[in-house]
Amino acid sequence: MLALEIKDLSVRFGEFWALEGVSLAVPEGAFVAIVGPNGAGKSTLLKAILGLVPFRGEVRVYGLPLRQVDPMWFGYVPQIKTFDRSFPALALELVLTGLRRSWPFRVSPKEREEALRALARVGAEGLAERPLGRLSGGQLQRVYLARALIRKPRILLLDEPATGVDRVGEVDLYRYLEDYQKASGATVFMITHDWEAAHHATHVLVMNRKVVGFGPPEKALTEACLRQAFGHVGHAHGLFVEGSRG
Ligand SMILES: Nc1ncnc2c1ncn2[C@@H]1O[C@H](COP(=O)(O)OP(=O)(O)OP(=O)(O)O)[C@@H](O)[C@H]1O
Repeated sequence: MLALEIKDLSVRFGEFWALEGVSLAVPEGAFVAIVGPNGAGKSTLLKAILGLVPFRGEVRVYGLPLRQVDPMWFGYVPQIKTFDRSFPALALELVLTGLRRSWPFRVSPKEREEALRALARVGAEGLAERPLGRLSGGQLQRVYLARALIRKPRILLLDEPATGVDRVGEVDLYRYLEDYQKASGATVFMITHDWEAAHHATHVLVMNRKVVGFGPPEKALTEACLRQAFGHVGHAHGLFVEGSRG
């Protein structure tokens, strides 16, 4: 079954087309790494899938048009670079906003337990009572991931989840994601600037406003595709999948 089917998707901001004619068919259970240069429309694509930006074209999730899709099917970890650290809240409360539409001013014992379980899943149970303003970038990423996972999403959308996470934390993060994916059968979309991490995905989407390449890493992470998307491939030569140059 297809988890996501996108047909001829375009997004315009004023006179500028951030996405043009994107079509994709993603099978259930895929782990899709999305790569492309800054401004390629990667975040915009996730937002279109979530229905957060107006678009032209068609998006179907498990066969349903977007307007019929239960928002709880989606777990989303946005880019946290712009997060306001003075916001007075605890990590546990942020996690619970994954389940509730309003801020959880009162937390029931059952909710608390659920939030602690979600935090434990990403190795962050010790952060539950910590004010958000006192979390490091990597810790905050984990809390956001717990917030996405608490819904048990069928589709997990991650916008550069490893930003601010140290190398060890990054390996942990990919392991948590893989474990969740395997245990739940969810479909995962992860924007990343780490081509090495993209090699571990089942599918890679190389994009620059349009789809440049989509398929298993050895088909999509070719020098030709990356050159087309990025204009150059810099020092990345060691990363090409064996035999995929050209
Ligand atoms: N709300 C908006 N209004 C106007 N322009 C926007 C808006 N959101 C994004 N854009 C523009 O659309 C383009 C794509 O942005 P987007 O954030 O999707 O790129 P990206 O591939 O995620 O980039 P990065 O790797 O830098 O995060 C950029 O040129 C950006 O300036």
